[in-house]
Amino acid sequence: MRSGKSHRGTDKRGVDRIEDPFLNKGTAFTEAERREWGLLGLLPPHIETLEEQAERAYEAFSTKDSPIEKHIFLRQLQDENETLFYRLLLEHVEEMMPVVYTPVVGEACQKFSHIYRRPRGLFLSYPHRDVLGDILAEIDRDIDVIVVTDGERILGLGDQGAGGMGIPIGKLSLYTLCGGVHPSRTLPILLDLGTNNQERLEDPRYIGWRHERIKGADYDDFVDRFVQAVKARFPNVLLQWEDFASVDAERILARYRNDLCTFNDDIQGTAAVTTGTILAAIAAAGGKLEDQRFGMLGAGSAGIGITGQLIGALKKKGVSEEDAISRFYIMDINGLLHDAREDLDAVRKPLAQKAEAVKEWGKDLTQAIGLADVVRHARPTVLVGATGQAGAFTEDVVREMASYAERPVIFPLSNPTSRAEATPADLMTWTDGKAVVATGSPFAPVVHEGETHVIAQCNNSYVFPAMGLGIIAVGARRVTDTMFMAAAEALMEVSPALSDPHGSLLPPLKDIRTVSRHIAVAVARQAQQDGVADPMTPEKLEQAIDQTMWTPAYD
Ligand SMILES: NC(=O)c1ccc[n+]([C@@H]2O[C@H](COP(=O)([O-])OP(=O)(O)OC[C@H]3O[C@@H](n4cnc5c(N)ncnc54)[C@H](O)[C@@H]3O)[C@@H](O)[C@H]2O)c1
Ligand SMILES: O=C(O)C[C@H](O)C(=O)O
Ligand SMILES: [Mn+2]
Repeated sequence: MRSGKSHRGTDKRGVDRIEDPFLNKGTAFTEAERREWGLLGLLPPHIETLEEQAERAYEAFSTKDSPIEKHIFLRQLQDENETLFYRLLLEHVEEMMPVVYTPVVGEACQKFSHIYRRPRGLFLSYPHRDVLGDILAEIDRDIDVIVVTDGERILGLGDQGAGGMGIPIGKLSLYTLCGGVHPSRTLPILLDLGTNNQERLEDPRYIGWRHERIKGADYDDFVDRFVQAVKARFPNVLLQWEDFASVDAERILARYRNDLCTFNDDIQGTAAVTTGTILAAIAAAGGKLEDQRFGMLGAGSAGIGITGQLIGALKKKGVSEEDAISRFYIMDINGLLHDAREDLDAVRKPLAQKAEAVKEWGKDLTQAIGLADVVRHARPTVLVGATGQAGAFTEDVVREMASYAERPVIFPLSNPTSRAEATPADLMTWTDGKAVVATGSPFAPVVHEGETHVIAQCNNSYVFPAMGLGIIAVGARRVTDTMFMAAAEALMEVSPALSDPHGSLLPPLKDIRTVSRHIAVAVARQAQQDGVADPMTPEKLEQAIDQTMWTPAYD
């Protein structure tokens, strides 16, 4: 087991103790602690429990009337008292997860420089490239998980520069909230290589390095310096890459995945949650994976990652690779991927449709072949959106799908809410309630002709905190594709829709800790089978997971 439960040991006194969010207990410091740590007089005399503190905090939270104000409030609480922050979040997970995470975190990234209060994590800026190792060496505690972004593709909101820091902070909050990773053992990092967002560059409040983005060999050199610095200071850390532009994301993953314990969440975490949810959707609709045809709108990190894992799932069912690939109709901004296209890279080319087959549709292959063509001719039964383009699933396309598919599986996965390819309410109307829907951002249930459809949130948040928990608990040295497959299958197993045809595809967020634990066990076991973690008995493994899971309470 890599992590312990304890805070870093410290003998901070007085105001220093109150200002340390890992040590602060606020009004819950006991009389004895107040005397021991020199806190008498610094705190009001009434001594409270954590529950009472959480009640007051909830009262204050409830007076904030906009989502961004609620976000600011919670972030401040996190900086003041981590235990209280997580206690409050655990009690109100369905209400508060969308505030600290998607979708409100998107707005927080856009406004980061305006709502900025105090630093958290590390800002590694290009001008400091020679001292990255020194910066990391200053960290005085052990770290189990780092989430890092360069801010270039923040959700579907594009380049947010240093404002992208909201994402690692939000993701790591979920490592603790959902996966129970101790908050003092997490570290958010922003690689500040500039921004090409003109609005940010011209904003006098912008807190990042005011420079156009560094690219090419200099970019790769910076990333390499960063990885070497991480390896030197935290050789066993789990390093999660998040919200990079897809070319960088894929290159970085390929370069470092066998070098340290690392994964890309947009490629691999997304693939696992989506594969698990699609498997559940197909099973719930009474179908088989082998009988589906897939329309993938968006061929970036998410679209390609999901396709890769679904191909893996088909191969596990005995379908050949070539046959599996032929069932995928992948589209990017320039239309359907087919092998007569000359703009496809080495990752996408092998996934392209045969131009010969597409020619039979009577299309001019020099023109973009769009979603409407694909739906008309290939008749996909599963449609996944990962474009960041609101409205990309049009009424015509969806009605057409409903004309041939008994239960069309339709997943508008783009975040935040404003970027979803379609709204669940529209999908239910257009398919007359037949669609099986999951979205990337949270949506309220849809009532269609008297029937309530709970909309599952197919978001990698069902997977990455559990991956972290499993990896940390058994000290996994690498992250394998089979560990993600184990996560997908474990997630499918707990889908309420398997036993209740009206049930949601995914368990409710209030059960997220139980779900994460279940997935973590499967991931950890797979790591052992893959030889990237030392073997232990099943009982020991579960024990290690339970010991790693921190529940917010004062020591
Ligand atoms: N639900 C989740 O867990 C989850 C996970 C990862 C990403 N996402 C979301 O998916 C979206 C894409 O993320 P990504 O990392 O793959 O981004 P990306 O930039 O790597 O890829 C976007 C892809 O969409 C294509 N595209 C853009 N406009 C299009 C259009 N009009 N028609 C067809 N294709 C179009 C691009 O060509 C590209 O292939 C984002 O909004 C992100 O928030 C959701
Ligand atoms: O951050 C999210 O909500 C999911 C995903 O990682 C994304 O980039 O959209
Ligand atoms: Mn992401």
